[in-house]
Amino acid sequence: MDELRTDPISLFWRVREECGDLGVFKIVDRDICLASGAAANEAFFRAPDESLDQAAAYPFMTPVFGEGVVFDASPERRSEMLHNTALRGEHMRQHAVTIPDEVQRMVGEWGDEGEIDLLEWFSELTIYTSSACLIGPKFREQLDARFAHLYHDLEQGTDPHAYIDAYADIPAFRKRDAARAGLVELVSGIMDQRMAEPPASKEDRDLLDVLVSVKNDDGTYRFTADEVTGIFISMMFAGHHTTSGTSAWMLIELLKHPDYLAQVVAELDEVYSDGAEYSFGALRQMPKVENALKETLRLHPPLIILMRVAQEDVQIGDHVVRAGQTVAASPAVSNRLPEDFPDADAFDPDRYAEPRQEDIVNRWTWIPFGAGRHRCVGAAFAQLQIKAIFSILLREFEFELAQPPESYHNDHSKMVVQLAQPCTVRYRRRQR
Ligand code: HEM
Repeated sequence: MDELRTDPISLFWRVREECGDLGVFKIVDRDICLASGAAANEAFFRAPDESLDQAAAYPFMTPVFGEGVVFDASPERRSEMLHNTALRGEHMRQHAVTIPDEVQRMVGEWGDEGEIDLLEWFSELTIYTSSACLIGPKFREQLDARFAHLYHDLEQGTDPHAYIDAYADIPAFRKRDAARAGLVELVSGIMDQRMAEPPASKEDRDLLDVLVSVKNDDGTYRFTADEVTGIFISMMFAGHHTTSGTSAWMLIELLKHPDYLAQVVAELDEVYSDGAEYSFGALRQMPKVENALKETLRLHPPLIILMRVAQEDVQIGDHVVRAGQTVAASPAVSNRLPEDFPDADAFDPDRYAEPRQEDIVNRWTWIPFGAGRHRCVGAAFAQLQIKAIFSILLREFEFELAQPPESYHNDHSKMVVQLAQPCTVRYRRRQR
């Protein structure tokens, strides 16, 4: 357990080195079979839930989302909740307007030069972008930094101790529960206001107006503030810390690689040379930015381990995983396999350009978004966000690392991996 909290990635590598494509390690008293390499990963990702069940593997999420939400819900209900209509292609044009607006509001508070903490800044920004795009602009307007801070505490509540007892009386879970109660209080206040002043027309309604308008047969409200908060937390959870952490790491990697950064800035200047609005530009192709994103995700996948529980005996490569055992795949290991990614530890975004296209060639080992049945449904939305964020940041500002390059690292003490603080950079308004 200690190694899982301090250096889980070395532990996963050791399993591969000692055991090959399928090896076992322990979290507390639970055996985890770790798959790696293309063939084992393919078997893992292709398996249906009836065979390798995703929900059973994430006990630490139930107290975060609340009873009956996502991993605690039936498979049909879960699928409804996961496939948020706001992620459909036809909504991307609107998101491309909303996201740059949010970035500009936040950089609008900057002076000509200063310093930011990457974890804090990107966490707050992505609360605004995800609440505005996934829940609705009206709801977003009723939020401020308090919501972002509470949400952060909630993410910090994903302590691996949940594998023993997700409700244990430990500081991390007390903080988690207090944060969730704080969010329920904020949402409850917003709901009261919505009930007191219902929208004038159907067109003015957002998701929250719809939820507060649903009543039971006896006239009581169908959804409590606790349930609504759970729904909102779960809608934002998968996309929040992932996009926030990836944006932060992408900026760090670009600053560590000034030659590539110069190519990215030149590409952005070219994309916007016709005076296009950010809302329009973010939908354009930007191969240099896109490849920097892919390479950042390969080296720093926000989800380092993906888990399932076997519902029956399952063949993975030459081995059989027994019913009841937990099986995992690790993006942190697979993304750096030297046989698939030459010079695997190097930041080399050109590996995605033709003819190498290492993400496409290695579809079962380039897995920052997972693969197969449960592949990330928010990948296109995440890419749009990152393009919009970097368009504005790198066109309007210059950045430099405010700490030694090797000092930026992730904190692995929680299941939600985030940058360890301090993680600061300096900015200066660009003279154009
Ligand atoms: C850089 C950003 C992101 C990364 C690296 C990422 C990564 C992943 C990974 C690895 C999985 C597979 C999990 C598994 O196999 O157990 C996944 C699934 C998922 N992601 Fe993302 N994600 C990102 C952004 C987003 C965003 C922005 C959203 C939504 C707004 C989102 C929503 C989801 C959902 C709902 C699933 C579950 C899909 C399913 O089980 O069928 N993700 N993501």
